[in-house]
Amino acid sequence: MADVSFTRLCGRIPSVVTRIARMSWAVDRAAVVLLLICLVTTGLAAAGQLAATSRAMGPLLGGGSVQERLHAALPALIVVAVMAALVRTTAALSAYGERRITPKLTTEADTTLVASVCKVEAATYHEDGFHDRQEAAEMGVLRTHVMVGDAQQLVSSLIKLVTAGGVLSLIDPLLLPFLLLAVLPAGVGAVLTARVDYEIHFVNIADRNVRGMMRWWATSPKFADEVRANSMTGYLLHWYRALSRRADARTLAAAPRTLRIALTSAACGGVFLVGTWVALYWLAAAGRIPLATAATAVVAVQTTLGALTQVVRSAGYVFHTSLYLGDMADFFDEAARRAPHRGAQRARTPVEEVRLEEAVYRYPGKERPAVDGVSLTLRRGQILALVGTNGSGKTTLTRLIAGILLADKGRVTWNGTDLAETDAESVWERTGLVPQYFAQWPLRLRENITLGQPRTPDDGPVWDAVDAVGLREAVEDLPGGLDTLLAREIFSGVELSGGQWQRVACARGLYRTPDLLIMDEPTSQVDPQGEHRIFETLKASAADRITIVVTHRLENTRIADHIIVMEEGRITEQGRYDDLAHANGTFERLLALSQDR
Ligand SMILES: Nc1ncnc2c1ncn2[C@@H]1O[C@H](COP(=O)(O)OP(=O)(O)OP(=O)(O)O)[C@@H](O)[C@H]1O
Repeated sequence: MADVSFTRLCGRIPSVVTRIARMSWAVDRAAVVLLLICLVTTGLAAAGQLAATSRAMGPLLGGGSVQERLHAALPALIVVAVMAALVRTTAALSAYGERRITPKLTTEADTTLVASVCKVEAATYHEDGFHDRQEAAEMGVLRTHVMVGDAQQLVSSLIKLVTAGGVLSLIDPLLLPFLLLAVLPAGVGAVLTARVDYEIHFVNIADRNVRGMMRWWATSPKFADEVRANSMTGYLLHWYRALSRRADARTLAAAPRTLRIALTSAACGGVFLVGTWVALYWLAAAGRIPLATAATAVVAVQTTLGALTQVVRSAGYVFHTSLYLGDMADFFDEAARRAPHRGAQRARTPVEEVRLEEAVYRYPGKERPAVDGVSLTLRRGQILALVGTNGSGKTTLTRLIAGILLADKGRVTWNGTDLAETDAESVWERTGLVPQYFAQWPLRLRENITLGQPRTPDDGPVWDAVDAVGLREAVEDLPGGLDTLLAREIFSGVELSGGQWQRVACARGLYRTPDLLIMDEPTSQVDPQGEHRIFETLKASAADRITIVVTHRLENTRIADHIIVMEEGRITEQGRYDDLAHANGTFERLLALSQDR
């Protein structure tokens, strides 16, 4: 949470305005120049308006008939009208400039956020608080919608303030401090209220995060059947409401504080404002200033007051924004620190050998390592099957082998080079991973297979991947073939069955023709025919790569050259199917259980 002490708050406004200006300059220089011209013009026009008002007051309040007085004041009144028109025009142009900058700025911030999250080391996701900090940064992105407008309002009202305040000081130096005192309490009030809002926002982040996830799971069509048929709706709504109410309770608890701040600042401001009007009355009544000057002072007081109020309000908004921008900047810094910095050397291809030497990995917050001292050598052309009970560390081991996670102790090497010192992208260029929980991208079928690979000139390799998983017939039945949009929620999109989706995920892995292919429960939803086809493909293409299959269907491990049985993060048995099936160990026991129906 950002430091929100009062002096720091006031001190950070100039730096935030400068930062917003710098960010705006980076996305649209022409619009920033337009805004600057508008700001200067607004200041000059406001000064001209007041000077002309002052010149008009003399004849208007002087002697002669109404026509004579109006006639004498006419040139000055025309200047007042022209200046007012200029102020309005610059306001319109400023709004145009701001509308040009804001969408680009928001897109820039939003894209940076997505890129930052996508690029961090995967281990960062498993750390406590990372998602909450990401959520706080999201708020910074949202604030980019308003920050240019707020900063521009602040600077423009400051310019108006200086102009009108200057005129007022010329009339009587006493009036300006009075006015400042009238508005200052509102400024303090705005900053204190922003601080309360930010504190509430901060304590509600975790609940909002959970609520957002709950909302997605509860309303996504993907889980609609499960929610309904398991009568979860009532409970989900109850939980969703409870989370919302908890957040509301914190907001409501702070309401009396904000009310106290608002009332106190309004009362203090009111006292000083009355003082200003009394001072002006006294100056005119005592004959210290002529009536025409007093009339100009009334206009100047109104203008200054308007500008001051705007300054205070905009400063409050800018300050509020600065808190969220601070969180966003902190998150970007953290993400940059947590991006892979593994070393510049690239993975040497083709990958002939992957070796693990006493590799250990423990997830943050866990007492026991998920992988605990595993040593293993895999060679090109080999198929390795990983089996074991749930939670025994199979998926984590594949993450270490693919360099998604780096070992806490020990080493994982590709062709003798430690993955901890190898450029991560060069490793993943040669990897294909079909995870247990695969993504169902709301894209065309073709992109669902080719995503992550450069485009090929024709669809030949895509059809090869489709054939490899036995999906051709189903694809030909789709209304647009490979062009079919796989998202029922989107116009003209269609939905695949669970098994078809899993075949698409397998096709995606095979299409990459990787040096290392990892398939984690690749056929758990696929029918026996499809499963047979996929395992035949794995066997046929095994010579060109290292293949790893994680499976609970032990019959599938017959295709493996080597089987590893894992228990509590360690390898407890290894060998070929025929050896392990009669070794009187865990494999034989699990095999017997799978056949005992
Ligand atoms: N993201 C994570 N954060 C913390 N702990 C995790 C995480 N992922 C896995 N674990 C823990 O690590 C251990 C090994 O999990 P892993 O997913 O590697 O097992 P697995 O053998 O693949 O299990 P399954 O057969 O159920 O897929 C488990 O105790 C699990 O709770």
